[in-house]
Amino acid sequence: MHTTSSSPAVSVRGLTKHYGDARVLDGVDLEIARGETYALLGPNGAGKSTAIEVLEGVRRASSGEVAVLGEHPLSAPRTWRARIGIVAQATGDPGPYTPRELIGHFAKLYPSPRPVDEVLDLVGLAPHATTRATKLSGGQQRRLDVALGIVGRPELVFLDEPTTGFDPEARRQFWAMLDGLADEGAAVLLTTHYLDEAEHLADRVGVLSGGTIVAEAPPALLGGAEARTPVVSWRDADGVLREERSPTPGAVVERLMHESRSIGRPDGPDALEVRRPALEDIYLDLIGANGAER
Ligand SMILES: Nc1ncnc2c1ncn2[C@@H]1O[C@H](COP(=O)(O)OP(=O)(O)OP(=O)(O)O)[C@@H](O)[C@H]1O
Repeated sequence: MHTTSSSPAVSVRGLTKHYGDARVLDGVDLEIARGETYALLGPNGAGKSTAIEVLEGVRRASSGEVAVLGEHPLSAPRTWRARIGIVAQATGDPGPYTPRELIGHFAKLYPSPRPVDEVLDLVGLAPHATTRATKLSGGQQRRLDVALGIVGRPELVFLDEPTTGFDPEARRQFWAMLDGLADEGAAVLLTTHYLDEAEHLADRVGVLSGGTIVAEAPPALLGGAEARTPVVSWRDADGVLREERSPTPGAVVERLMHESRSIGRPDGPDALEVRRPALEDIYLDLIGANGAER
C-alpha cells in the first residue's frame, strides 16, 4: 500500500480479536485523523491494550481491516516503525543504564531524533539524567518510558495508560508535553482511566465496552445533550431520596421550595442539590448500560 501523509493516522474496520473462546474485540471501527488526540476509554479488561497492540503490529487480529499511517502493521516496512512511538503498559528491565544513555541509544534508531537534552526536559527527567534507571521512582521510570516513545519524533504515538503512577504535578507536566506534541502535528492514541485526563487532552474520546466502541465524541459532547441535563436531587418529607433531570433546574428548585413552604418547611427540602453530570458520570452510565466488563 502506498503511504501518503493524507492517509488517516489510524483506520480500523470491523476489528475482531478472540483469545480461545473469549471474543475480546467484536467489530471495532475506529478512525483517527493526522494530528488528532484520541482517548480510548473502557473498564479493565475491555480490550484497549489488545486493540493498541494490534495497531502496533505486536498482536495479530482475528479479522478486520487495519491501516496505521496507511500501512498494515504486520506487513509494513521497517521505515514505518520509525514513524510510530510506543509507550506500552508494561516495559522491560532498563538494565544498568541512565536515562541519558537509554534515550541516546534509542535516538540512534531513528532518522531524525530529538536531541537527548530536549527529550529529558520534555519529560522532566533532566535532574535525573545520570541516575541509573533502576534507581528511579515508579513515576520517573514511567517518564522514561514516555521519553523513549517520543525521541524519534513519531507521527503517531501510542500511549497505554501513560500517567499511571504519576504524582499530580508530573501529570500536569505530562499534559503540557502532550499538548506540545499535538502542536507539532503528531497524532496520539491514548488509553487512560483518568477521565479528567481524557477531558483535558483528547479531541475525541471513544468508549470501548462489550467488544465495540459504544460511544465516540469530543469529551464535551459524549453521551449527547440528554446525558448532560442537570439533575436536581433532594429528600422528600418521608426521607426518600428523589431525583429529577431538567434542562431548567432553577424552575424545579423553585417548585420544590414552594411545595416545601406549603407544608410548613420554609427552608426547603433536605439535601437539595443541583448537579451537572461530569464526564465520569456519563462514562459510567455508558459502560453500565452496555454490559461493562466481559
Ligand atoms: N495473551 C492473552 N491471552 C489470553 N487472554 C488475554 C491475553 N491478553 C489479554 N487477554 C484478555 O483479554 C481481555 C482484554 O485485555 P486487555 O489487556 O486488552 O484489556 P484492557 O482494556 O487494556 O484492560 P486494562 O484497563 O485492565 O488495562 C482481558 O479479559 C484479558 O484477560
